[in-house]
Amino acid sequence: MTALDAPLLALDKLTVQRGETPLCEKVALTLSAGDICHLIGANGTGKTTLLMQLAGLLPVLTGTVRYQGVESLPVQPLYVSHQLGIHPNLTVAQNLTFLLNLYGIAPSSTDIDAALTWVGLQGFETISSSHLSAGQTRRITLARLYLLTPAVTPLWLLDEPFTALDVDMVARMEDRLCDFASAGGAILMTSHQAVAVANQVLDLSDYMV
Ligand SMILES: Nc1ncnc2c1ncn2[C@@H]1O[C@H](COP(=O)(O)OP(=O)(O)OP(=O)(O)O)[C@@H](O)[C@H]1O
Repeated sequence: MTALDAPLLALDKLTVQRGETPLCEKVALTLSAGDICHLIGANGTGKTTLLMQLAGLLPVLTGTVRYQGVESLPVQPLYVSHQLGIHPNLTVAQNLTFLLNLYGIAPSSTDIDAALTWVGLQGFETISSSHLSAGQTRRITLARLYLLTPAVTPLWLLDEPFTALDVDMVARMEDRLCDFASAGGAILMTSHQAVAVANQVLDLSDYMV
């Protein structure tokens, strides 16, 4: 199997672990292009911890993680934390530009306008981000999903992306997740609400220590 044929993400006997404390053991998962996996489990099971391990923000001490067949990050996965990472002193457009720069994209003003329109923030470009509601602030972090493609970030790791969104925006997000998966990406995402577009479920409760 070549790296191109390999799954985008393959977990084998992975221990989900924060510091010295193992939370879940022998976690297995395979995600190929087109897969959308809903990561579930009770509060504190380790869902965020697992996403952070896969994003390279916490170490993998036991088990293996392969991205496109190799045990290192060949291409940066997109990690959208539920801690938003929005700088209150920057404008909406500046925050979005910064979030895209992290993935090597320098968006044009047309790109920024299109992404902000997609999340319903048209006209907010020059507004200070500190003046936005919780849902509007979350929409800045999600606007980058409009511009990122599988060629840039083939794997999306999304931590509670639907939090604080209204019904219309959740529907728009689900459409975008499907489009991204259809274009060859794979998604692992947490949500405490149903994810109608998921074709897989990983329940971490089944792996608790
Ligand atoms: N910064 C931290 N330092 C140490 N332990 C932490 C930290 N954050 C979380 N934990 C612990 O790690 C465990 C797993 O937390 P994690 O956030 O991964 O759970 P979760 O499944 O995402 O929960 P939730 O559904 O509430 O978001 C919990 O027992 C928590 O107390």
